[in-house]
Amino acid sequence: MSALQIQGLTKRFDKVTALADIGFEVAEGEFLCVVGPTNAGKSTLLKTIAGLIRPDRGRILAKGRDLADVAPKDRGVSLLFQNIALFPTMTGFENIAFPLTAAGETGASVEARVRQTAELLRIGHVLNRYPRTFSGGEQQRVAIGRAIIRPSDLLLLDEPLSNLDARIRIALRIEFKKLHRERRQTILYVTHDQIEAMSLSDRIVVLNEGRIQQIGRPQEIYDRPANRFVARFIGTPPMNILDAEVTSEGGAPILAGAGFRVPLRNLDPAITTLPRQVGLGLRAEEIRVAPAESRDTPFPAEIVWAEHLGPKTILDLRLGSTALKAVIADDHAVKGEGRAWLGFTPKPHHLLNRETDQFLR
Ligand SMILES: Nc1ncnc2c1ncn2[C@@H]1O[C@H](COP(=O)(O)OP(=O)(O)OP(=O)(O)O)[C@@H](O)[C@H]1O
Repeated sequence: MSALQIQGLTKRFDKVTALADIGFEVAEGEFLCVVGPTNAGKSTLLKTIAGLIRPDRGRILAKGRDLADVAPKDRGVSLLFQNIALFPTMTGFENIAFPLTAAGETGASVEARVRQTAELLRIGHVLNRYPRTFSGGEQQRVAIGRAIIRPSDLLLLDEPLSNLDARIRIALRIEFKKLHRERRQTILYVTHDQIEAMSLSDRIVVLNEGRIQQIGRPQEIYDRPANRFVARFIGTPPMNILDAEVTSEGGAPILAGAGFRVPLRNLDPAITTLPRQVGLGLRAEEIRVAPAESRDTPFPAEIVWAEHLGPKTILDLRLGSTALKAVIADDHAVKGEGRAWLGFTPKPHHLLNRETDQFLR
């Protein structure tokens, strides 16, 4: 049975539709990330599941039980917000223990569980100190400890790492992953950071303007985005989308655009359902780049800018009138100035219907 089922969830605030007919399931023990830009509806979704917002329509079932009339505290859900507030007059220990002591638990079992949780999050050294002496990362870890100490059926995390610096964020990301591996708790994790979502999740729900754009495993979403929004939102740099026309040359189908003409191999019969004007999706790493013209790299492009990032370089290129980004290794023969020659092989599932902005399925 699913740990959580969301069915037709809809919530409006005046003119804003924060959630529009949202439906998905979370399996027992799954780590599911909800990712999307600002105002996508992510926090509204979590608050609705936690029972802090009442939806206009739709159902939320936890292990098959409808939560409509269940009070927040009885939902078996822990929620950790992005703006954590520790109790300033309590020590680290007392903060972490709070959910247990508030429920009337005392004694050795509380002590043991706080120590175990602190060990897991590597915050044993702050247990006797007060929050004003904690670093940002320590505060966040104590808040996480407080959220997880009382085993709940479902852990809801709303951008738990967003106020931290990059180094701590990456460290805590790994802690989360380990925590999940150890406990196999069902986690619903909201973030606007697609890299965080890619690295943490079993599956990702991509949300935009209150609507689900795609649900899938991280690699699947990266390789086969459903639409233009997902292609541009997931992946750094975003997927290039070149305007092109499906036409033919000597009876064979080709794709032609500004500065390129490529044969359409592996012809998917579904291509016939496309309008003539399409978009061609190209991941930066799919573009072949060479210092000279060759059969594999027949199209000349101008190098506008090269961003050197250690082991790799991101090239800003201009092909015909189109701007695009390619990624090359730092020791590549192309050094990031002047001209480069490009080549690419279109993938049928990266052809975009420009009328609907959906990729060919
Ligand atoms: N209580 C409220 N009253 C009115 N509008 C609201 C309320 N809560 C949320 N909204 C609106 O609903 C939309 C979704 O907000 P939500 O906070 O769920 O987005 P989000 O994806 O979590 O964004 P962010 O990443 O910026 O936190 C936004 O347009 C927001 O302004």
